[in-house]
Amino acid sequence: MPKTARERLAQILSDVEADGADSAMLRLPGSVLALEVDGVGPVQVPIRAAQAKQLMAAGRPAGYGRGAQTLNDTSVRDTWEIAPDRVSLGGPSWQACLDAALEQFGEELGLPEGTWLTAGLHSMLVYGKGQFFLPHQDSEKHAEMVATLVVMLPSVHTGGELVVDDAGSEQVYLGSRDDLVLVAFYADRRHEVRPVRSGYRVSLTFNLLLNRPDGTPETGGRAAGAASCIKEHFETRAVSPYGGADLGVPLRLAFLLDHEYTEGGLAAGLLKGADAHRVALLQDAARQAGCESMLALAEIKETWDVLPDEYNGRGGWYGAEGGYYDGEEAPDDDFEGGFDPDADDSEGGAHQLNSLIEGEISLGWWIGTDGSGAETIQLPLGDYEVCMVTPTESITPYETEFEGYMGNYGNTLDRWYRRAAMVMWPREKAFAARAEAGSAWAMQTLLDRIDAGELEGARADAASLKPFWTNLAVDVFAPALQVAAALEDAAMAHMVAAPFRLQLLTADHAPLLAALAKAYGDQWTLELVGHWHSPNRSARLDLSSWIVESLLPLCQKLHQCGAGPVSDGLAVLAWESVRSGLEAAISHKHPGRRREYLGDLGEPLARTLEAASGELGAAIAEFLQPLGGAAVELLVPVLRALRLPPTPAVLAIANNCRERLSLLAGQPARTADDWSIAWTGCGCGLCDRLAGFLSAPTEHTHEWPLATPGRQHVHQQIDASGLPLRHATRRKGRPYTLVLEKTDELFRHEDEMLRKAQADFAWLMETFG
Ligand SMILES: O=C(O)CCC(=O)C(=O)O
Ligand SMILES: [Fe+2]
Repeated sequence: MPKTARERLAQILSDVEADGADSAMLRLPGSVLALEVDGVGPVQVPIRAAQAKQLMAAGRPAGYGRGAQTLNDTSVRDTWEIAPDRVSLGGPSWQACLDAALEQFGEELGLPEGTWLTAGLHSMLVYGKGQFFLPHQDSEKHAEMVATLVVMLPSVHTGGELVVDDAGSEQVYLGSRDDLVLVAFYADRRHEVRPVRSGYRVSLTFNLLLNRPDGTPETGGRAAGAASCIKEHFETRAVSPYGGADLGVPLRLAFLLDHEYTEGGLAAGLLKGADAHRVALLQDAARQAGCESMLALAEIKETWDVLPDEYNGRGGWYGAEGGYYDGEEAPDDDFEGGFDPDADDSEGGAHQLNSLIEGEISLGWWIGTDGSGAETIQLPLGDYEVCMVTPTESITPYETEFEGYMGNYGNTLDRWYRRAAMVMWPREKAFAARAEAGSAWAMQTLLDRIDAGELEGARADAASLKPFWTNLAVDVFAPALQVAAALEDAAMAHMVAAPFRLQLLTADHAPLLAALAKAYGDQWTLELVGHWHSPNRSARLDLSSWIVESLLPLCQKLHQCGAGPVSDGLAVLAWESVRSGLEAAISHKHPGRRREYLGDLGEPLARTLEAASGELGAAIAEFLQPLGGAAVELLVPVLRALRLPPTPAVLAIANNCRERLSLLAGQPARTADDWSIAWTGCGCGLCDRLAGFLSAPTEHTHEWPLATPGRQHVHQQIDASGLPLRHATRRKGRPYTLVLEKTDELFRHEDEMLRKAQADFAWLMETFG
């Protein structure tokens, strides 16, 4: 099969070598560095035991960063640390030697032409026998931090190797008795310090920052070849690998990078290793192909079929799926949230991948290559839009979950990765390409065009949203409403404003809703709101928490904005939602559950009454009037949840409630010998017999020989109605006997209800008179 444009592009990019490694080492004579530590004085090399002990005494146990926290856990990191402000580095030739070393590291790590490194001391570390630091990544404390430099000071020791994961293979670096051993590695490389077996190991760590002049590196003639692949990609219709459906011409192309980045570190000038060269070349090529580009962070999930356990070879980074960050807090929670020091080894590295079942890639954040326009987005990518040199499975996942045997799939393993990407699209399709990512930028662009008087152009752009304008995130809600109001086209405005959920609507949106009502009418606006209430037309969402939190302030603000009819419409919608909850709750047979469900409706109904117009309030009061005795279980919670001065409707409800409560509170208590329970079942003969036993005031127990199906029915009826009845089966004879016994709960419960009714009645009289 001929190669696709994407595959040829990946081929061109794979030839762009970082011509560099991920880590590099060089040695300097111990004598070039004169070192002094506050409270210890000058440090003599090689460092001997007595001085190492002084240094330990001057330090404190080192922590490691996880999220925003710095943790101390000696099973992860066990070493002594001295803060950099207590360490001075000198010696006549130290700075010159360090500068020369950094220049050499820059070349060996393959940093772009014209850039240079500078080093900032991060800490001094002292390891005694048995001390170590488990595999981890260093947190990138500054956007410019691309690498770490470790300087191992001369001392006699064994163990304490610094092991760096260099593109999948381990590089092991040892300290020396007489020399300074300098090791530099990209900051996203996992590394560890193995336990010291004898003697003392002392090291200095530095953050290496990348400095660059303005202007981009030279990319050479390859850019033209890459540009023609990009053009071809955007001109060739994609075909689904499953069933061959025509997917149309791709709207974008995402090239996945090899290193990991934080939001702060993802900038064209700060890329690591081969990424820097490839992105420079791609930027050049994209320009030549008439494309716009952005840098993005991608989340990838892969589901693999893995070989059964007996095939397991332990591959990869010696099973270390968990990771830690050293030092102080890390810049970005999200970036490292997934590293789980508790990750069980058996979850991860030990499984041998067989075949990929499914892969999902989506972009969650992006930024312009010029550093502008950073925003959170939500953009799933199809395989036909993605291209890479390094396959994802050869990268270390940040989380792994072994599913075990999944029936049709054998053993499956889920792996999650974070990668960065450069995304591009044809310049003339920029609006759609960015809008599809759920970009608030796209909405702002439309508003700017409308403000500039380009209403026609803005409408054409807005129309292009239609195929993918669904299920949008909260960030886009307000801007979309603003655009909708400005379009002056009712159908298009509906399309732009439709794909949201009612739960997002708060008092802040009242002015926008009022503007929509002014532009397109109250009816149109209420239809839109109705659409938000049932985005998928089938399942209506439970509105209770929205009613409790947002309805009243929203309605009040709508009135202030002159949109009273919209407010009234929202209150009607809220009432419809409460009413359907009410109808479901009141028909519940189990009195305990019915009371609970009705009680839960108290607050939503109170807020609805407060938001309701006089007319709706009257209708609600009227609806509640004829409800049976159970109404009290709703009315009391409603009245107790009210906060505004009572309206006529509220007073009518209070009256209704008072009448019912006075009846309940005035009832005589059950006499001690009255065991009658009023109940009706499903109407079958068994239920009738049960009802007969229940209603008899003197019958306390009942023995009932009954075959299995009948017993089951009776058990179910008793449980569903929450009857105060013990019901057990005596497994003797044929058929078995159902033994029923009324319990004291009958008296206790009624007594409790009576006292509650009396307390509620007193409260009501005091509050409403
Ligand atoms: O002590 C060392 O060699 C390195 C320690 C380290 O990895 C760190 O501090 O992050
Ligand atoms: Fe480290």
